[in-house]
Amino acid sequence: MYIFIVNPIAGNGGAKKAYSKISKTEAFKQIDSKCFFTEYFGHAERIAKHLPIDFPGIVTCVVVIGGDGTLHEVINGLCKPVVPVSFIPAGSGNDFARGCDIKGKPVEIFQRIVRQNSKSYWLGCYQEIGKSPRNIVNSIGFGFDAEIAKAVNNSKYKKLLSNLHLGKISYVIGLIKVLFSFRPMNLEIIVDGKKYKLSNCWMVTIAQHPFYGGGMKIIPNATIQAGIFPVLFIHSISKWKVLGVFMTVFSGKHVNFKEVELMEANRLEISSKKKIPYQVDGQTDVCFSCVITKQQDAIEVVGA
Ligand SMILES: Nc1ncnc2c1ncn2[C@@H]1O[C@H](COP(=O)(O)OP(=O)(O)OP(=O)(O)O)[C@@H](O)[C@H]1O
Repeated sequence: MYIFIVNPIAGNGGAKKAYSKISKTEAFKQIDSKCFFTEYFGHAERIAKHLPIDFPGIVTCVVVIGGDGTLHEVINGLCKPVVPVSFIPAGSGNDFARGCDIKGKPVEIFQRIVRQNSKSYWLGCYQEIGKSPRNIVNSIGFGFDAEIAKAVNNSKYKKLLSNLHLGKISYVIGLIKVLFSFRPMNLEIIVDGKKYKLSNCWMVTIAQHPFYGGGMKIIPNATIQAGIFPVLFIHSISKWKVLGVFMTVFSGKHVNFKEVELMEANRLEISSKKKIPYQVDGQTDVCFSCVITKQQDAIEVVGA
């Protein structure tokens, strides 16, 4: 059985329209399926958590139609996904689809899903002290990018610009707003057992593939792989140069700035005496300390 989890408000109703088109195709009529429409924040995670109980051993694939936020919830609800997962992008960012090479119109992607074209994908994992570990689908970022994500998520312009298919502009507006209020952080980082003190740090970002924030190539060489993840640091930089970094991030040329550093890790621990804002797959929170690792076992992504 194919399980569809659709966020009806993602992409201002685009996800609902996509499901409606898919449900009228011949291929859809040939399969056994059940569709859930999400009703509130966290609902997709709850639905996914109940699937093994409600449909034991009969799920062929879980198809998410929505944005990266809904996919993040479903992957976390499935916990350690043993059933194949698919994503039909209909949100404002859609970075997972870019990173995983899921191309085409919703009906075309659905046709690839029923043909069972699949690809291996390795999730990241993050854990705050005293909390349960959770999955990272696309990226986790500490500092400046988290504050931008928070400003954009809370704004009225996100919806408006997403309506006009100008979602990328939301992040530019968010960036300019946050640039003048952001205070760089003093952090302690432990990368594979080696300790670093980072002062004046703007951001630390870990990505599973190059894309975030609606198509920015934050870590251009990030590859889908087991065990290892790339880390990007931006520190000791002037506000004006930060603007320069973000003006070049869509082409991936920002990595040429001397204040932008890249490394690879198996395990990274980040901590600070002050609260660190962070974003994971576009959803924001704060922490004092967090450990990031990467899974060794792959999940299967269908439709890529
Ligand atoms: N019916 C609903 N009403 C309000 N919020 C919902 C509903 N269903 C899901 N959500 C929440 O909406 C948030 C955003 O959804 P999603 O990421 O799918 O779309 P988006 O914001 O348009 O896309 P993107 O994340 O790619 O920018 C998710 O965190 C999800 O929990």
